[in-house]
Amino acid sequence: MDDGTAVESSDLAPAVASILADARERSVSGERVSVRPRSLPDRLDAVGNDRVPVIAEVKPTSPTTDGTRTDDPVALAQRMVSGGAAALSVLTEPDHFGGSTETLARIRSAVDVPVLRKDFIVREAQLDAVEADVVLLIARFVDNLPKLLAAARDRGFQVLVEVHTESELDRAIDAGARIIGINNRDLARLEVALETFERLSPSVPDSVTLIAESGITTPADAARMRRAGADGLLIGSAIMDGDVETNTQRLTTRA
Ligand SMILES: O=C(O)c1ccccc1NCC(=O)[C@H](O)[C@H](O)COP(=O)(O)O
Repeated sequence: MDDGTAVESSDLAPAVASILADARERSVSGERVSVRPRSLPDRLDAVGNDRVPVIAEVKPTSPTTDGTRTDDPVALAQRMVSGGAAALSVLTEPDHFGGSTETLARIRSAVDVPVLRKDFIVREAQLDAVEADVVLLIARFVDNLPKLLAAARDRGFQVLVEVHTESELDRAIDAGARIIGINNRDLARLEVALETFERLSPSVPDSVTLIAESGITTPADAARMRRAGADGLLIGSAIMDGDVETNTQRLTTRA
């Protein structure tokens, strides 16, 4: 443990406590992966001059979504890229988000943009479940962040370290995170507030690629996060709700 901040399940919304318990139990078998990643920071920089750099998320369902989207996730991903997504995020958590590692592998073969594996990774073996360009580590859920960050980088992954509070941000910076996501969704209550990003972003060093996560619904929200310093925006629900290509176009078009 790096600083003794292991999360207590009682601090979390019941759905999130259940997600975390399942993640801790999930068995993984497979060889150690070795990834040649597509650069997420370079890709966000490259598109940022022309359009809003959006990481569009393939998110079939979630604890805060009604129903499940059952259409082909590969087709959805391709339409997101056609709509202007700079990169993709793919949920691989099966029980609460309808994701799978197989889906991520199929999507990554079908597109040429960086693909983030969105899951609740809490131990090293889980890194070997599937290749991706970027993996997510949620600071709140990882006991020894420097160790898991190093294990991910040893495999070639870029790492997006997600934070929601000042102390989690300090842990991410101390661990040497180069890509940090500030999650506007509070996993204790599942409430979303874009002010979270605005409050924490000034403390992030310029050298870090900074992602605004969750609750971005409109082009005005996107512009607000960019003004507050976001290098990229992670958007799920607002893209998955309806025609994903049209939604992505709307959110990637600069005002
Ligand atoms: O989205 C949820 O309902 C959720 C519930 C519990 C834990 C995590 C959850 N979401 C994970 C995410 O990080 C989001 O999918 C991602 O940031 C996109 O958010 P949004 O644009 O608000 O769908």
